[in-house]
Amino acid sequence: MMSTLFTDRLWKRVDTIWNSYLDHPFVKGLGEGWLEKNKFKHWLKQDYVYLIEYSRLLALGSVKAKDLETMTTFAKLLYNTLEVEMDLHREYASQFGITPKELEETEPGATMTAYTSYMLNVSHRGGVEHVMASLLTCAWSYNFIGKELANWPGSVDHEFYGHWVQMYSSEEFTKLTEECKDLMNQLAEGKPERELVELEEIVVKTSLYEYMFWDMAEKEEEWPVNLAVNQIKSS
Ligand SMILES: Cc1ncc(C[n+]2csc(CCO)c2C)c(N)n1
Repeated sequence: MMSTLFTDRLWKRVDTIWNSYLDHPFVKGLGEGWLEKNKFKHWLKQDYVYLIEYSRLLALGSVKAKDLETMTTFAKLLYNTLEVEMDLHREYASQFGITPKELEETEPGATMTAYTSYMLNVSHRGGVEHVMASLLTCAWSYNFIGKELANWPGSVDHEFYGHWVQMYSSEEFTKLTEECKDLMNQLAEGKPERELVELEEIVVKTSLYEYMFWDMAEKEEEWPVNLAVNQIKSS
């Protein structure tokens, strides 16, 4: 009997959530080319600091890996994040007149902090399979979005957002995503149902965090600065 892949089971849980990203005004605007640049700039800055924390998670994956092959997969993903994906961000930032140093010094926002803290927490507490479950949604959902948007008329050739769509729908990135899915399936193999439920929960939670991240960018989320100032004054 051929058992179903763990990622097929995961897909059933995230299908509706991920499809809702495509209706979100930020993603829709990016794919259709009318997204306000300020909103994209907000995403870009928060995403840069997100990717720094994500890189720590990848390094942790290498630490917790039980074999060299798994260590190498995490190391490859780490290199890809720091050099390829973050280069896309640095390139877009230069078009806004933002230097790499300024990008790096972005003040972490509430949603970004909640999302990365969640991933780092479950990964520190768990094993290598928990690290992989935390990372999976990020790579896979962006590839899903990229490939969907690439089918929308004019998205790939858009003078500003085209590069974004090309990057996340690229063959190279699709291959990397498949490696992540393969590794998740390998790590889930033979695990008791109780543990699979735990891993599934992580993938669902990170999928909800992804939605919140799009929303954070759309709303250009800020910390309630005035409130903080007033509290200091009255104390
Ligand atoms: C909030 C947020 N979620 C996912 C990604 C996409 N992403 C993060 S790491 C990685 C794989 C290796 O580079 C990919 C595709 C992002 N940029 N921002």
